[in-house]
Amino acid sequence: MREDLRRWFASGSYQGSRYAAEQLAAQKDGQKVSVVLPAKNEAATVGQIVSALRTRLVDAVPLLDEIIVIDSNSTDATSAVAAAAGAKVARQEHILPKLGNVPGKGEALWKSLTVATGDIVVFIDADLHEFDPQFAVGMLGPLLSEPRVHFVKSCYDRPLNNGVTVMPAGGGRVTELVARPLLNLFWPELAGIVQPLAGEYAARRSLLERIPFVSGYGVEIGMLIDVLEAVGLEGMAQVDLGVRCHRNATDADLSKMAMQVQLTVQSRLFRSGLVAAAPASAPLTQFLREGDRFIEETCEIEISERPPMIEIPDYLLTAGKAS
Ligand SMILES: O=c1ccn([C@@H]2O[C@H](COP(=O)(O)OP(=O)(O)O)[C@@H](O)[C@H]2O)c(=O)[nH]1
Ligand SMILES: O=C(O)[C@@H](COP(=O)(O)O)O[C@H]1O[C@H](CO)[C@@H](O)[C@H](O)[C@H]1O
Repeated sequence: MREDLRRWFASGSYQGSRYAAEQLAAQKDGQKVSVVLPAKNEAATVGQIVSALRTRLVDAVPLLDEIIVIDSNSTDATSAVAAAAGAKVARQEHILPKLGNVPGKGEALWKSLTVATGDIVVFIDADLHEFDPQFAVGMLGPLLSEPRVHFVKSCYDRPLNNGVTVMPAGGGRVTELVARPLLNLFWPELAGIVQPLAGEYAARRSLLERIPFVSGYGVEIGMLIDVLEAVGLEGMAQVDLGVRCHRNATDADLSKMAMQVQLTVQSRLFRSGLVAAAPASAPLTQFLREGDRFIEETCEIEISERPPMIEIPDYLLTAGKAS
């Protein structure tokens, strides 16, 4: 790593376990904190996550002001389970309906900015297992202690459950095989980010409302590149949260995710004038073994993004930001 990155890696990396909820609650200084969980068919796990956050960080210690679940076109009982656990629930298609309902995680996160009222927003995936509410405390630590920090990315060990056994490492497959090489090649300033695609991160609203949100799984890598451009490495931090277990998708599904990540990278390289524009969509052909032959399966991988929320009139009105 370059010497300047080593310096950032030393000064911009924090230990999540060093922060105490009680101490941070006393440091809020009038700032409101929202936790947002994007959830597509997460009835099996969203309730435990919401309950743990509410019990520990709302009821016991007033660190969080609201816990929001964005139901992202679920077909299971995600909304009911989340509401029963005490979350405020909003269905993605009901938010800014005039702007349509683009499928994808990034759309859920972007739309959450009109539901969340916090000055600081913490994003946590809803498929986590063995969730510890200290995750939220750790991410809030640098934001409530260091005014220069506007964006905090989590990092952790990533076990991999292959359906037979849980290995202590091996998770973060798209991170290791796609995101990390591309970031090192084209955005070496981000080479010190341990988990660039981590689904847990927190940021000041003043930053989140001024950057675009890629609508699908490209949201994390797009946001990392856009945040670097907006606040520089000195405005970014990462926090070690220990171990993170989540539902591990199949390689076939991660291949689709990887293509969204690569199309997002191409869109940012195009913005820098380095490559041709990324297509709005591209075919991905995959193969399934069926007896003595392979069956071809082709799907269209689409990439779209939403503009900075600050450009949306309805947001300006509801957030009291209309000039
Ligand atoms: O269209 C979508 C796809 C995913 N998600 C949520 O985004 C998080 C991360 O998605 P997923 O677990 O599929 O990605 P992975 O962590 O396996 O890479 C989870 O809480 C999903 O429920 C969502 O809200 N809308
Ligand atoms: O980091 C990764 O490689 C992928 C897949 O993780 P696993 O190989 O299933 O542990 O998971 C992340 O990437 C997605 C795309 O950015 C995020 O949306 C997920 O929150 C994150 O878990």
